[in-house]
Amino acid sequence: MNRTAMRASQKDFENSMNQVKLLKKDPGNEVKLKLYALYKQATEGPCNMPKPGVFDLINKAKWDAWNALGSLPKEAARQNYVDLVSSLSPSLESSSQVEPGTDRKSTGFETLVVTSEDGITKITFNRPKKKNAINTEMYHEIMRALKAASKDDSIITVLTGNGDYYSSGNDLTNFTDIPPGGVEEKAENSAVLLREFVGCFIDFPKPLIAVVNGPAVGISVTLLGLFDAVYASDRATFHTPFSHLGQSPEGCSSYTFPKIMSPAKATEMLIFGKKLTAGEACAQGLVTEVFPDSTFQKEVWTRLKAFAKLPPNAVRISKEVIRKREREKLHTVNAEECNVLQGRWLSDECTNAVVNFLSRKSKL
Ligand SMILES: CCCCC/C=C/C(=O)SCCNC(=O)CCNC(=O)[C@H](O)C(C)(C)COP(=O)(O)OP(=O)(O)OC[C@H]1O[C@@H](n2cnc3c(N)ncnc32)[C@H](O)[C@@H]1OP(=O)(O)O
Repeated sequence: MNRTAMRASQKDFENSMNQVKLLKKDPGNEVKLKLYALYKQATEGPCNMPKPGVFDLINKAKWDAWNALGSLPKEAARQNYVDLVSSLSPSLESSSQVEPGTDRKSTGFETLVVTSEDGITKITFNRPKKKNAINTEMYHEIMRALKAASKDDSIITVLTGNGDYYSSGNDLTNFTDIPPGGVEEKAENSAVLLREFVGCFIDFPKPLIAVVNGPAVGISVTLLGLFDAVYASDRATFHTPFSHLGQSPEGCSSYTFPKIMSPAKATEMLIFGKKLTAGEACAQGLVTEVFPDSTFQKEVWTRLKAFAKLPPNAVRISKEVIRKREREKLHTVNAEECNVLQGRWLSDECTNAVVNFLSRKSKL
């Protein structure tokens, strides 16, 4: 049916808004800006906001897109929004047809490589050109890979990174992907995603091992407090610059880090952003053992293969006994941290830090 010949009803418009939320494949910034502009035009009419300052890159791009629609009538904007979403539907259909957890052997993942052999499921972050920064797709894929690993016949599950980094943490361009409901909706969606993501680590039923091949930043560090063992190359560093980014700790680190390393050492990392070497992280209990980079892979994998020969039921039951007492507390901490972060993401301190990184004015 030729949709452009029709007038989109309010119901069509609302359906399209819901479809956008279900898109798993990122349609790209240009399309997202167009969607934003059409949504604003359809609901509020021509651009009525003061023009943002030149350094307010994200809001300026949004303002430009909305303003470019001039005096397009609300009904036409609504129709154009519905047509644009419908043109994106092939990616919607194909992504929703993917059966979660059916494809663990290196296929079905855009941002990970997942393999399973010798009793070990290995999940490798695979965005080496971006230092394995975790974008929205990767959050979803890691959750999918963990859920599949929890049910497969492996004994242990390993997370590691491809390239020179373990992971540079949250992909800061995630913050530019603003839904029609604006920054508040973005912050809320991100808090929901983060809570679900960290929840997968809290509930993971088998021993979870990190093989930290290089520097780790932000959430890739905080999550380590939920792992059962952490092996690190002597090239690895551990950095949680939350205050510098106008943010606050996540991954249950506000609870696990003070317990693991003492409250004062946790303060140095989580509040003051002190970067630890692998040796320092090991001395403070965050890392289990450090290996010279030249022999790291060989030594660690020899050890892990031996672990994976242990009787599966005993291993799984022991993990449950250890985690059981803490699980409820960890979920409470996770919920609180996400709640606090939701507010932080709306702060000027956070916005300025992200804009400075994206406009190449700052790096860690
Ligand atoms: C929704 C849940 C939210 C959960 C909350 C999580 C919070 C966190 O994880 S906070 C930590 C966030 N991470 C950062 O702030 C790191 C930012 N990155 C850097 O400071 C640097 O890139 C670096 C120190 C990690 C590496 O520097 P360098 O060796 O000089 O390499 P490049 O900067 O040239 O990086 C290559 C390439 O990768 C892009 N990139 C690296 N990290 C990120 C990142 N975290 N987010 C987005 N993009 C990242 C970098 O921009 C370069 O891209 P191109 O210029 O396009 O090549």
